[in-house]
Amino acid sequence: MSVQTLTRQWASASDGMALEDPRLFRQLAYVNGCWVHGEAGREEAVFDPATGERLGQVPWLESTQIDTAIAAADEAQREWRKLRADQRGELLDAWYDLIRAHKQDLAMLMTREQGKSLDDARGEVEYGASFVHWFAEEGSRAFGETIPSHIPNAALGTVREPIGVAALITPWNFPLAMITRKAAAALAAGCTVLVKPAGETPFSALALAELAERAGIPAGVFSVITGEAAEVSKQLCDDPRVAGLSFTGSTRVGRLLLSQCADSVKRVSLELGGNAPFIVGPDMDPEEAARAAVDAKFQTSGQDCLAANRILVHDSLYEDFLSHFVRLMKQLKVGNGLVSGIDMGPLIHRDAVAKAQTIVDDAVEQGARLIHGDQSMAPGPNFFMPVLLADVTPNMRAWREETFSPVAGVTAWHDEEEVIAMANDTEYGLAAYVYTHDIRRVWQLMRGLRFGMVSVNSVKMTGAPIPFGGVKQSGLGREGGRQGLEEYLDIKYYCLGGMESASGS
Ligand SMILES: NC(=O)c1ccc[n+]([C@@H]2O[C@H](COP(=O)([O-])OP(=O)(O)OC[C@H]3O[C@@H](n4cnc5c(N)ncnc54)[C@H](O)[C@@H]3O)[C@@H](O)[C@H]2O)c1
Ligand SMILES: N[C@@H](CC=O)C(=O)O
Repeated sequence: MSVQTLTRQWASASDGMALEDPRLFRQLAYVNGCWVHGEAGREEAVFDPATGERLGQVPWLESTQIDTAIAAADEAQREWRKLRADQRGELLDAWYDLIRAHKQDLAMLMTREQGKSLDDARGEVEYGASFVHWFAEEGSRAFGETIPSHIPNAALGTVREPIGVAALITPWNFPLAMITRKAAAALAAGCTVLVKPAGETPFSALALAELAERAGIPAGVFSVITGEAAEVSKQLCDDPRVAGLSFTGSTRVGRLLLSQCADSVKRVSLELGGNAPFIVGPDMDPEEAARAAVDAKFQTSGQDCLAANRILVHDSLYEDFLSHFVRLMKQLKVGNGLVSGIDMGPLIHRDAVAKAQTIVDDAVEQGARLIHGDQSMAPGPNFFMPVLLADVTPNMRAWREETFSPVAGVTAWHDEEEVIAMANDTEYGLAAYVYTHDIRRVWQLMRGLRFGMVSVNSVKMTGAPIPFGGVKQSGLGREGGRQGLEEYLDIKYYCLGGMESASGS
């Protein structure tokens, strides 16, 4: 099916997105249980990156409206924190059931606003839902501890308490899962949340709000604020009623928000950019390694914080690896994510395409070999065909920056000390991949790599039970796993004096 046919097929999208349940397509913000317009009439249009079609718009809330949202979250938190963890868990599980029941519609909204293939979007809905289910149960494990007392006749211990209102600011590349990974943990812990989705992809967030309302999550507990990004974020960071900020996005914006949270000394959790090395050892079958590297590079068209950004291949199999890689990448189907069989959708917008091209040009000018990548084949202005660059070096942007595009850069290495130094030669430290079956080398690389996550012989590494997060300038804190709950809990120490039966022991 051509892009033109698809554009016609979806011409009525703004009349309701052609969803089974049209009420999931919301074009208003959701504050304190109400769907609201912006008081000053400011709006932001949302476009389908595959076709350029305008899908709809969302309001920009004004400062007074954001203030109302914060006040409502603060008020709602007083009751929400009093619920037992299993009561909050029941509401989260009702939300989980609804998210899964509406998987197809949520995937359709996501493909239309983000561009990823429908299969990938369905996968993200399942992935996003899994956090809700996982934290629905994990909330019951917010354990405190008893402390053997050093004070005579005192009983000492800790209890865990929700931090309060949490602001959640999320990116466009995973418009649903990046919200649920934060919100489910926060809500399970007893916090209320204010979600600020990316302007490019607000509809997934608003559909989640509609389902949260249907699940019975009380007004003020889960709100979605749409608005001008810098304004909304600054107000959330400045306001002392907001106890915590959890941000996923670029390192550039993460640094800014961290500084904005300083005055009110918030709990800050940052999931920032990555520049993942993908290391292939000399014992690997080059075809098996190339297959894994293609998977790790091109998912979500390379717009993934976990995307393999620097592929480091042992020199003994370098050329073989490149020929398998190029053969496999040529098989990737690029097009509108609504068409079945598509592997790679568009990039999010024209600027991302321009950035990808400048990264390729910079590498070629500095001596990289352009082995494959013909942009004249791109099916539309927001598409970027996969590119393979060989002999990438540390001075090139393809090495230093998170390309966030389907540009694969490959470099040869010879010994392990060298490849560890090469892999660590970045300000980022989110995830790294290691492909080798030599157990000694696995251990040496796993321990030597300065990354928050190391995946050995597996492209898939994420999921609800794992502590997702980075070191260095890839972030602070962890999401998912029992550690994900900690981000939304304070430790309260208690000392009960005059308890004679407790003794000092
Ligand atoms: N570590 C992770 O878990 C993870 C996951 C997904 C994406 N990411 C990272 O996110 C980045 C891509 O996402 P993006 O382009 O949406 O990031 P971004 O930093 O541009 O935007 C993220 C969020 O911040 C808001 N924002 C943008 N500019 C702002 C400003 N000046 N002030 C306040 N808020 C602002 C955006 O509206 C959006 O909601 C990549 O670097 C990627 O690696 C990281
Ligand atoms: N793929 C990541 C999101 C990063 O962009 C994840 O699994 O959470």
